[in-house]
Amino acid sequence: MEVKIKEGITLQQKRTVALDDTAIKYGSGLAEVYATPAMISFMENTAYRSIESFLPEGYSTVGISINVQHTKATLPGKKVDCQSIVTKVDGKKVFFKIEASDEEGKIGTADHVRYIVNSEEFVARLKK
Ligand SMILES: CC(C)(COP(=O)(O)OP(=O)(O)OC[C@H]1O[C@@H](n2cnc3c(N)ncnc32)[C@H](O)[C@@H]1OP(=O)(O)O)[C@@H](O)C(=O)NCCC(=O)NCCS
Repeated sequence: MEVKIKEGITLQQKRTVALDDTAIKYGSGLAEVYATPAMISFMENTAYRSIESFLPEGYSTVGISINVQHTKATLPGKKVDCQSIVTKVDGKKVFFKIEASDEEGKIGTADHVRYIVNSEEFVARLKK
């Protein structure tokens, strides 16, 4: 399996914070503000999508680690954007830096690692 993923691959995605994205809905807190797990999901989705088209047919990535800082609260209805960049590729491990911002500035950062797997084998191994 040839890995064509290179340092510098980047993706930016935008979305609006919905009521379903709030801490009270996620059960991660009492406040009606953008939930940390919602931000992490957006970060992972951005990193994941940024490299899918560089993988051979039948391969994908799974998240194996994320170290995240959530530094500012965001109200529902506000726009958030997220940008990921590949910083290193080491065998099957792909390393990312990720930053999320709302309309006023940075709200979070993350160091994230994804692992390249054969999609069918990954699930089949679990069912043995
Ligand atoms: C990815 C995964 C299949 C790798 O397992 P494996 O094929 O048995 O491979 P290994 O356990 O030998 O790990 C391979 C490498 O990844 C590293 N690694 C695996 N999990 C890791 C983690 N959580 N954090 C850091 N490194 C990790 C190992 O240290 C090893 O590094 P090395 O090659 O430098 O020695 C396994 O870690 C896994 O299933 N993780 C859960 C992924 C997941 O379900 N994510 C949610 C869905 S997206």
